[in-house]
Amino acid sequence: MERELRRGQFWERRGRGFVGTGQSTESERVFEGTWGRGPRWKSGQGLRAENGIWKRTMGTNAEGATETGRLPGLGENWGADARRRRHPSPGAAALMLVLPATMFHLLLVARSGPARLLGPPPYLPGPEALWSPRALQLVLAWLGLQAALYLLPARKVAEGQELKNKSRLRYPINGFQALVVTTLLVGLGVSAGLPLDALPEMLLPLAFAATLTAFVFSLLLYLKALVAPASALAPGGNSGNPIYDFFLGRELNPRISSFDFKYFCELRPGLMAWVLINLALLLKEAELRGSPSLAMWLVNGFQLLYVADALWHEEAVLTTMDITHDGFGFMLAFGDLAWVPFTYSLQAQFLLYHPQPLGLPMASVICLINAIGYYVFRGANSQKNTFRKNPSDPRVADLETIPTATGRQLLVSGWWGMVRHPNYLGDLIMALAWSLPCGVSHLLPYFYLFYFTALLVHREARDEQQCLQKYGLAWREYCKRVPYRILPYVY
Ligand SMILES: NC(=O)C1=CN([C@@H]2O[C@H](COP(=O)(O)OP(=O)(O)OC[C@H]3O[C@@H](n4cnc5c(N)ncnc54)[C@H](OP(=O)(O)O)[C@@H]3O)[C@@H](O)[C@H]2O)C=CC1
Ligand SMILES: CC(C)CCC[C@@H](C)[C@H]1CC=C2C3=C(CC[C@@]21C)[C@@]1(C)CC[C@H](O)C[C@@H]1CC3
Repeated sequence: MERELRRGQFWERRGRGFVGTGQSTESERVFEGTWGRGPRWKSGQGLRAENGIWKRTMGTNAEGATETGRLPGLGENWGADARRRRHPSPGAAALMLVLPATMFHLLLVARSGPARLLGPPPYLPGPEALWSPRALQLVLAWLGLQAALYLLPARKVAEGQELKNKSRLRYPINGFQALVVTTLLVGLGVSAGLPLDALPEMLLPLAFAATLTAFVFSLLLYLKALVAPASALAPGGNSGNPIYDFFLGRELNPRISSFDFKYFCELRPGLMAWVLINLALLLKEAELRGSPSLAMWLVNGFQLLYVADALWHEEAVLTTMDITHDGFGFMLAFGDLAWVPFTYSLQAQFLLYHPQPLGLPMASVICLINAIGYYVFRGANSQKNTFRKNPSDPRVADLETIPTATGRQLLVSGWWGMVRHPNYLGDLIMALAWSLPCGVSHLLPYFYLFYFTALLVHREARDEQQCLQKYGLAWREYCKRVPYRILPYVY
């Protein structure tokens, strides 16, 4: 009898067609989108994923004697990734233009009188407004400083997730330390006369220099990946289409010795530059108007809290899909080095050129919204991290769970029983609180909220797909028990 495993079900050949004969067990991965292209098995044979490598099971006995090695043509994430390999998205090329263009549009519009998000930019900057050797020097000096701080002795060295070859990489946990040292250095610099308030006038050339740096850096990463072993490549980003692969990134964890480029870029230069730009805008406002406005204080305070929290919990980034699944290419390099500092600081940019009155009662309400968002965001992230580290930890031991065939469990009560991504919900509530100090007269300061909603909805869908592949039926059960993704009773 001929059997196929497709869409999480076994199908048997009956006459000229196939008939579903039941759900696959959890030890087999659920395939999506492979209809009509999957390999076929004789009775008693199947397919099983072990540590990300597909193996053919040669018998039906409980031990399931497995053939070692890859099945020809099948790698990790076979299905979704295979589809992408065949049809590399033209969206990659478009995004490579749209993302930088959007960033420059926002920078130009934020300082224009009407500050219209959807209107045309006030002017198109010429090369002299974009290119400045001094800006490039500053960007490179900043990267150099952060790289030096990365190399300082760390309070802890953490191990990453297990790789395809069963090894684990080691990462220094000293991001918060880098933030403290950077703050001290900037403080010393400002008191010694460093003209930080000149930064707002340089945002355009700085953003251009950061984009150029990200582009050259991604090119070097692409070349480096050409000589990397196959085991070092990311599941996506290796389609054979150079534009697509350049955009997504080919190598999973590009490193020189112990210096991990992706891990370094994820949380340090970009997030800290965001805080520095915010501070420069606050100082500039103090210079222009005598003192920083309450709205500017709130935006600076909220976003500093967010960045300090991310660096304090730096280890958590090691389990994110950016680190465990995505290659390091233009998307992440540009996102980390240019997009984050220059667009995430949009509210502070807007406030410098469009001061907004903000009374204490409204400010208190906004602080409360940010506090609620942070409470949900931190509560959910910490609950999952604690549970993943030690499921018997007294803080999470009482929570209800669903077992999965991988040996891991899924939380189904507490924060993760409310919606499937409570941490995204908290993050979005905070995003709202960051925009509210800018008033409601303009759409521009709400750009982050719109963009971030789109980013998280897309991220949630990708994570969902990966969890379905990882946990199979247990994930389906979780989705049944917790039907809403991000916003209870809505989405
Ligand atoms: N400001 C910004 O630009 C951005 C911020 N973020 C924030 O970063 C944080 C991390 O986000 P992200 O990396 O996307 O993903 P998550 O931290 O939400 O991690 C998702 C993973 O958590 C595990 N998981 C899911 N459900 C459960 C459950 N019920 N019980 C136990 N484990 C579960 C699964 O991994 P496994 O089972 O393998 O552990 C899943 O793959 C979020 O707070 C997000 O808001 C993210 C992107 C951009
Ligand atoms: C491709 C886009 C245009 C931009 C993507 C930028 C992102 C890679 C980073 C922006 C802020 C981030 C934060 C984290 C990871 C990097 C990104 C996503 C954390 C999720 C890491 C885990 C922490 O618990 C919270 C962090 C918040 C910010």
